[in-house]
Amino acid sequence: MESIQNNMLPQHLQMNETERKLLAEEEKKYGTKLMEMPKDQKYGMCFACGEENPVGLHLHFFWIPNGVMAFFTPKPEHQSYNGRMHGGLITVLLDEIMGNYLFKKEGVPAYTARIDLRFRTPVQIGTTIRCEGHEVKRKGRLVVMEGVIINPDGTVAAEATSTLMLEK
Ligand SMILES: CCCCCCCCCCCCCC(=O)SCCNC(=O)CCNC(=O)[C@H](O)C(C)(C)COP(=O)(O)OP(=O)(O)OC[C@H]1O[C@@H](n2cnc3c(N)ncnc32)[C@H](O)[C@@H]1OP(=O)(O)O
Repeated sequence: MESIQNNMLPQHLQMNETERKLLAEEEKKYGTKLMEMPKDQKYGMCFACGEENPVGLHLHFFWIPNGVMAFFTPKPEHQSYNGRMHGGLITVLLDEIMGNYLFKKEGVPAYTARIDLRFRTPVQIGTTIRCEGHEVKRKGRLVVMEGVIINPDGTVAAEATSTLMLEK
């Protein structure tokens, strides 16, 4: 399912070869094909996932049991200190993975009201990182989510807890 969709996309929107290989490994681990979350035309300019945003990150999200997963390979334009991914963009990845999951699950926008984030180890430019998000608890329209970014060597690059408000 994913590979057909991926191949149909223009090159700049496609997942790269490493990301596809890692996705296949995750599918093997879960013992099933992982479904990609459909894009939403209404939000085509979203910086993190929108296909129409020329400077966007063009993320692809996949449902995993009780959560969501995405891969990202930072390019030279995503760095802060030489060779190191910018922390603000790491925050974007975590914010997006948690918010997008809720948006898709609930069918209404989820606005980040708070995000607490810990940068644990650097993300190197050109490496492929795995981002995951899971729901922790909810009270009314307020939902607490957790997100994590894992480096290729298995170390945690960053982790976050966020509180999101679902639209009425
Ligand atoms: C593949 C998919 C494609 C589609 C992709 C689409 C894009 C998806 C992208 C998604 C990813 C990107 C996502 C983004 O980046 S969203 C963009 C960044 N975030 C925002 O812009 C949000 C800005 N803030 C607001 O709009 C409002 O403050 C919100 C809506 C959050 C609440 O305003 P509202 O007017 O409704 O409520 P209130 O302020 O009167 O508060 C009411 C009560 O709620 C409780 N409460 C409130 N906050 C917190 C808190 N932090 N912790 C604990 N409790 C909290 C508290 O009890 C409070 O009462 P009090 O104690 O104050 O009396």
